[in-house]
Amino acid sequence: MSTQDNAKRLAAEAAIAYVKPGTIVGVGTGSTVNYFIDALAALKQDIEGAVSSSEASTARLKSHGIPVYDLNGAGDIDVYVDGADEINRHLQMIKGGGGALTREKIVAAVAKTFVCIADTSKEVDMLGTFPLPVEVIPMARSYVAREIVKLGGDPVYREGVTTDNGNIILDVYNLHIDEPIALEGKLNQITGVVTNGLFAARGADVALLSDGQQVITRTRD
Ligand SMILES: O=C(CO)[C@H](O)[C@H](O)COP(=O)(O)O
Repeated sequence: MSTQDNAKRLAAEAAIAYVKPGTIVGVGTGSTVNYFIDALAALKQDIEGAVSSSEASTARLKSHGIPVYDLNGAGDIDVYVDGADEINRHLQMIKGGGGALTREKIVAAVAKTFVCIADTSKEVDMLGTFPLPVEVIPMARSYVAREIVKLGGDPVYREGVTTDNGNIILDVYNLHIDEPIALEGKLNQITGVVTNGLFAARGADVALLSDGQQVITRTRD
């Protein structure tokens, strides 16, 4: 296993400590979360089940025999565990590299506590080196792209990708994200945008970051 994969695994396994017995766990998407799902399998008798942020995570949860519930019937979610493409010291993130940003944002909104799991390469001083994913209704693609250019970004259509919600993704390069909450709101105001991958208004509550040797716990400033 590479050092980065080992770091992802260590961060993911540390998140198990945040899972309370008898609860429905919110589960994100991505390679780091896959390690979390695998670790969660050992606890499957102790939890009620999971709500999932993607078809991929649902399939992995079910392959371990973990019951997956519809969010609408699940009630309160105590903890949501998910990865990030970038995370800053305020625990604001860019997410959506795997295209699951909208369902991730919905489950994160419901959850009482958001635990971000990542290897330390995801830590940044300023968000925006990783291109910001924006999920868009297909017929609005060109309009939304033009509006994003007005905000100073360079949108690139993610060819061949359809989200779990039937939409497309624009990856936006060269944004200057010095005010993440403001930009998150502005992007969401563009008609045709479903959501964007800035998790700033609702960031993480805890970050578990690993370099492959140890796990550092960060809470919001
Ligand atoms: O937002 C996500 C998927 O939409 C992921 O959390 C993000 O892309 C990080 O993925 P990985 O754990 O594979 O590095």
